[in-house]
Amino acid sequence: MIQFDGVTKYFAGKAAVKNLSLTVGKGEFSVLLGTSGSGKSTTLKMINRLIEADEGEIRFAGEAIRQMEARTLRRRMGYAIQSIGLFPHWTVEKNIATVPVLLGWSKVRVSERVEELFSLLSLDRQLLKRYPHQLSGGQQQRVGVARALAADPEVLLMDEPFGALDPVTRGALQQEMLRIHRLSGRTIVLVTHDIDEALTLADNIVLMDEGEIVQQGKPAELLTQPKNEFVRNFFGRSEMGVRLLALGQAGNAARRGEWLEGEPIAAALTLREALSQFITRRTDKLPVVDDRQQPIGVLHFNDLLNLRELNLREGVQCAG
Ligand SMILES: Nc1ncnc2c1ncn2[C@@H]1O[C@H](COP(=O)(O)OP(=O)(O)OP(=O)(O)O)[C@@H](O)[C@H]1O
Repeated sequence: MIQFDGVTKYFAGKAAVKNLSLTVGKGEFSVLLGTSGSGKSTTLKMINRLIEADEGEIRFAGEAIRQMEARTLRRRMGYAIQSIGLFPHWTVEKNIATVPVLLGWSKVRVSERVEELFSLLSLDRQLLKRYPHQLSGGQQQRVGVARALAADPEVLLMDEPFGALDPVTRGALQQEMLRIHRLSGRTIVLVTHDIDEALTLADNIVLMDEGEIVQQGKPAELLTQPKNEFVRNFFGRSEMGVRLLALGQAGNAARRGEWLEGEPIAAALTLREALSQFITRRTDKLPVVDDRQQPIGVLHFNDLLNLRELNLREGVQCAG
């Protein structure tokens, strides 16, 4: 869907992005991760030509973006940023409708789409006529995401979209993004420096340092097969284990066909959260139920120690 081929960008003679080659597959949730100044935002902004590459080529759906009109290109891509960038003198409704109106959609179609996005992002209809300053930070972020999604863009570009939020709102919005991604199958490229956010959201993590890609792959690959010391240190040696656990779910790791009386845990709980339950309840076995409270099986503490290849989407395979 998006291809970088030997792309370099200089600022004042210094390369912010160096000879970068990268492919973002259609429908993939890719996360650009790295320390401050590693070139993540520059990479993202080159995709919609907010920043022009100096060398190399970027292609979108097979076509060189240099050959495309920047405005046309941007209308095919939603863009959401940390500072949100809502128009302060426009109502929420008008803000969300910006691109559909530019595209000449009919009034009925625009208002239907706004309704749809409100329900997708769990926003209260009362907010439609309000102005951005009359919303909480979390509501503003949701409206920012709704605006980026409004014209059903082929690609969604997000630059630290949840950066300024408290951990609870941030977690809720991350779950919304996963749901939207599952429902819409859109290609998403998100920039963050938050390791846990990247591990939660990404199909594909692109870890950058000093304008270059150090390693890219599935979250579990970066954790279990770090390419070098930088990757190992970046993910924090001491926290590697619990981060790996955060990729698995209790429902996938539970032993089927077993049952146990007692307060069950939900199948959707991550293994990291389950670990916490094992410790606070001082037990080594926990019954697991699905979202209809039906028994699934029993999660064994020992199985957490024997986890092999973990994968958030495909479930967890336990050894033994
Ligand atoms: N407009 C600009 N003019 C000059 N230098 C810039 C400009 N934009 C970025 N840079 C420099 O390019 C490098 C990469 O910046 P970039 O914003 O891409 O990094 P980042 O990984 O997104 O960082 P952060 O997480 O802090 O946003 C940095 O050294 C930065 O100072």
